[in-house]
Amino acid sequence: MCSDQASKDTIGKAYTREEALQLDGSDCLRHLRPEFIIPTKDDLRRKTLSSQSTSTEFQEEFCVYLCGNSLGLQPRRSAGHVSDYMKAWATKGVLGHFKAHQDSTIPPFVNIDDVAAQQMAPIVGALVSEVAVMETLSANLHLMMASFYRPTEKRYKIILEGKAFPSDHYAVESQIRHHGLDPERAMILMEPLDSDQATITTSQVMATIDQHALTTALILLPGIQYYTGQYFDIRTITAHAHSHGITIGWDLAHAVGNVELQLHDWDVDFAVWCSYKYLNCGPGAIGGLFVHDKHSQVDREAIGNGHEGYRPRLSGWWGGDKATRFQMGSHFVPIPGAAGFQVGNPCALAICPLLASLEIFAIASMPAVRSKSIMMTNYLEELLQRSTSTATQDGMEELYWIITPRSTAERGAQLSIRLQPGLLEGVMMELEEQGVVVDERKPDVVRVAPAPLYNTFSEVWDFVAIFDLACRKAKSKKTNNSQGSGLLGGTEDKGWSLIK
Ligand SMILES: Cc1ncc(COP(=O)(O)O)c(C=O)c1O
Ligand SMILES: Nc1ccccc1C(=O)C[C@H](N)C(=O)O
Repeated sequence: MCSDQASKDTIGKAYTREEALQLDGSDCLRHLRPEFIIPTKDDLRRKTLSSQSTSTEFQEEFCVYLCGNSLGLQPRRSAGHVSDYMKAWATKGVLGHFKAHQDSTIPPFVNIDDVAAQQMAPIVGALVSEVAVMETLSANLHLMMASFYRPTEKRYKIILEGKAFPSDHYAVESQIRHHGLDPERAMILMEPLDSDQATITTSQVMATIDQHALTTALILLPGIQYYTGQYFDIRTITAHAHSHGITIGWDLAHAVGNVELQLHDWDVDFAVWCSYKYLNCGPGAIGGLFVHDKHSQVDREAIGNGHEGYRPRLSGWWGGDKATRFQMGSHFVPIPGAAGFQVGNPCALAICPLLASLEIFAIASMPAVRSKSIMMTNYLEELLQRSTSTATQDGMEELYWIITPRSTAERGAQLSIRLQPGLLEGVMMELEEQGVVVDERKPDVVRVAPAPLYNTFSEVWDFVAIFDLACRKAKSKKTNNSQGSGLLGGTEDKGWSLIK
């Protein structure tokens, strides 16, 4: 089952677990699941890292991990890459910087960032010269704003969402203060227009841009919003910003490795991302940035003639021309392209898991990843919807609803599910008990993200079965607590509506 069959009809009819298993059988990325280490339920339960128990009760049963939007699972091959790095460092010392080794999976340390950028470029739809693998998302955001946020008396505002990921909010606020400006005046925060809606429409973004067109210096938006899972229309919004002469940057933390990006063709000015979510590179893994080629040219002649010759930035030696980097001069000439925005020597160790992960993406290809992702998330949506509509037909209350946009073009892998107030804690406890890993956002949202490289349709099926029951349990417990024991609110015994 590949891209051409990715219709809601095909998967929408797979209501039984057997049918979910059939979907797994025809999944054209199924050969990649063994590339990943999937924790077992026993792994999650015990208090040690290695198994000490002789019981086999849970050892072989995989957990249902639908949390790749927060931290992706570990590719098996990343340990080999890290081990090769350790060996190269141990056996070659400083020579490891410059020499390649036939039996190693990793390039010489001094080039490792370039190799990573080459492999990263197709994931974000960029020219190789437009990508640098470096630092963390938040640090890169600061570096990008140092270069692209150049407020003037007339144009000084930054437009962002009111509920941006906190790090983005802090970064913007501190940049504004850094320029001696007042965030109260300079930060334009967009909130959803309708209080029932969690998302911000493209037309609202465009209207906000229009409203502040003459005074805005920069727009910063998420490719995919971390809380709602909304996928913004990057191309349209970027073009609209440019029509007013405004620079626009994108936080792609939740978009990279999730949806097919075309940053170069969409004419994005800059973008930043982290690599620990859909890119599966481990906690706090090295981040990345994109700078459109049009912003990173270097005019060598101009540099010597009293002009800058390149876009201003916060510079360090790793962003400097490679040919002269080790001459230890004090005359900075940047590498043309995104690499010229690097500051210090990137951590080669941190790049090893990225190389390992990108090998898997190269085998899979982004179009295939996205195609399966659309199918899985549609399937998740369909099962959740069917389960709530069956429940309401049976006279039960709706206990949860999806706040992520319904159109596949407006979302990635993640669905955010809002629970009736007061259910979250009970639901999360039950999910943990059952070996299901998803992510909660208090007070009442559960984020669920099937990752196409390692998740299966049957895991999605299992999740919905367990989740639906968990919601009903939490509801009846809450009702019991408020009404005294013995009143189950009519929900306890009905179980999950899809289990036939
Ligand atoms: C949307 C978004 N922006 C920024 C961050 C922060 O990234 P980092 O801590 O890697 O700088 C995250 C995740 O932590 C995120 O989801
Ligand atoms: N870096 C982390 C460290 C600890 C716990 C969560 C994170 C996350 O990445 C959260 C993620 N950005 C999110 O969208 O929720």
